[in-house]
Amino acid sequence: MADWGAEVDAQENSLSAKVEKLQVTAGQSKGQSTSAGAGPAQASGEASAPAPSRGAEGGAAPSRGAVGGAAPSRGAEGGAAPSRGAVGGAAGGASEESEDKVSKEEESLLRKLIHSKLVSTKADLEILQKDPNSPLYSVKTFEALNLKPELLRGVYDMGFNAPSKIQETALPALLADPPANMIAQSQSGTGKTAAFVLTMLSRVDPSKNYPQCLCLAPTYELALQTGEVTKKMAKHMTSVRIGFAVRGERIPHGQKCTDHILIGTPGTVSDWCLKFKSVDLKKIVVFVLDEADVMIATQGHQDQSVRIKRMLSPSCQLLLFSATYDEDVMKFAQAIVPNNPIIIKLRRDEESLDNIKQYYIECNDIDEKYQAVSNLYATISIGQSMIFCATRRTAHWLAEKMTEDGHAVALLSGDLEITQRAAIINRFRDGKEKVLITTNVTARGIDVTQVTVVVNFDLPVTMEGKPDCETYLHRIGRTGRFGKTGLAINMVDSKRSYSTLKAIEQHFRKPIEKLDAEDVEAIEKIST
Ligand SMILES: Nc1ncnc2c1ncn2[C@@H]1O[C@H](COP(=O)(O)OP(=O)(O)OP(=O)(O)O)[C@@H](O)[C@H]1O
Repeated sequence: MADWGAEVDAQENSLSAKVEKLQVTAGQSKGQSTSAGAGPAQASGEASAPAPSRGAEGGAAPSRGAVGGAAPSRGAEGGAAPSRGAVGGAAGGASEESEDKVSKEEESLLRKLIHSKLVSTKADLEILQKDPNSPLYSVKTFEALNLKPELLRGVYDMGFNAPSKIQETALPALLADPPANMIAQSQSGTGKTAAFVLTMLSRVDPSKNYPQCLCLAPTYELALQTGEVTKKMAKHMTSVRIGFAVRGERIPHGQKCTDHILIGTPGTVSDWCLKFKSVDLKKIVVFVLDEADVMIATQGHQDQSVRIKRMLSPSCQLLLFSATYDEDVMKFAQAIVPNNPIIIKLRRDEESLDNIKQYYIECNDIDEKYQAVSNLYATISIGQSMIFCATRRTAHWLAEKMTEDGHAVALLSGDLEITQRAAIINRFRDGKEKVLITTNVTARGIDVTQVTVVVNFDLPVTMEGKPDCETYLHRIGRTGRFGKTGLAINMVDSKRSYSTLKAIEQHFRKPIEKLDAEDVEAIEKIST
């Protein structure tokens, strides 16, 4: 095994100059290759794929090497290891193989597809409310909200026994009279969609044949997802009509829309309301802007949303939801919901490395890295684990090798459709495979509570080739609620990746200890 550590420490000064030079070059080629090599799912947005729910709910067959160890594609060709250039380069950020870059829309949709349950959180709600005339209170049951009986049945049919943390406080205000305007931020999976869908359904009057509730979503797929939830909750409200103002849905010029609840993307909604005059915005009583943080990623969406909002009646209830809340979202939120909104924030539980034992293994090349992984899996009993690779090519290659060695491996990379990715994640979460090999497409997408070992086959670096500490934390870190201890193993195969490791170690001020992959006893010890 190499001793990169000693060598690098000795050469630090001259190396850092070289690294910097390399990073500039790497950054350029990386940028090019990434955009050129985007996977099919990256085309999501208004101009993309069909209804997303089918694949996820119907469990679309995960493609290629995902299930049962079917041979992953590329690495299969002759079974050759990805060239040193590819792997080393990827770790350094200079590979021709595209690293998977996930758009906000994709990330958001993936989360929606995999959150079949509420995400629990320990964080406290933060509430900002300026209007003292509408005191806030919270409810512990759905009964306490005096919902229409058929709506309450719909809520229970969905398996909701009690309001989620954000719903406890948001729902009474959302359903109050006079209606309150609200800006609510909490991470994906905490019950925002259910909250505003319930609000729309409780305010809609199906005897009036025109749209009364309007919900804007950033993409076609996200709009359909919200529509699915609305349909489910409205299961017993048989006279309520739910319509979609999305690409491909047409309304003849001059004809009035008779749906009661309209869910759509800003472009098509603008056309229907402002151009075709099919919807009278003055009659909308609830206006929802969902996924504000994703919406602002597209300037056109922002402008169209503001234009639509301006046409609403002053008494319309205005609601804005977002998974994150930074300055840009705040500015946009205030343009959409300007008058004394109740602002509810539920912080994400902090991720930390406190319960994680971190190690690194030095290797000379990708074959040694593979050997180290093999030794690890052969020596300690690993429940479920995730292995992160820098490129699709390495991930495919590794999946094939591990499958040949008899491991039940799932493979997840950006060349899969979003619904396939969701299906693979769901299978893994159900324990159908023990190892999930992935590129960066997963780093923020999932919390798999039962994963106890994470292997960085390649350390995370930014597009510029710099150490990516944030991604490292997302891969390895756990939120307080999981409590369990975990194990992180980092593969180091070059001076450069050793420098990355050291930078990450310094950043978090937590030691990453060296592990000899051939020392069985030492490996046994780390798992105890
Ligand atoms: N009160 C509840 N009880 C049980 N499950 C709930 C409740 N509210 C929502 N859920 C479920 O929890 C999951 C996440 O809820 P929801 O989609 O509303 O969250 P969200 O914050 O809008 O997240 P995202 O933006 O990713 O959709 C869904 O599967 C939903 O059906």
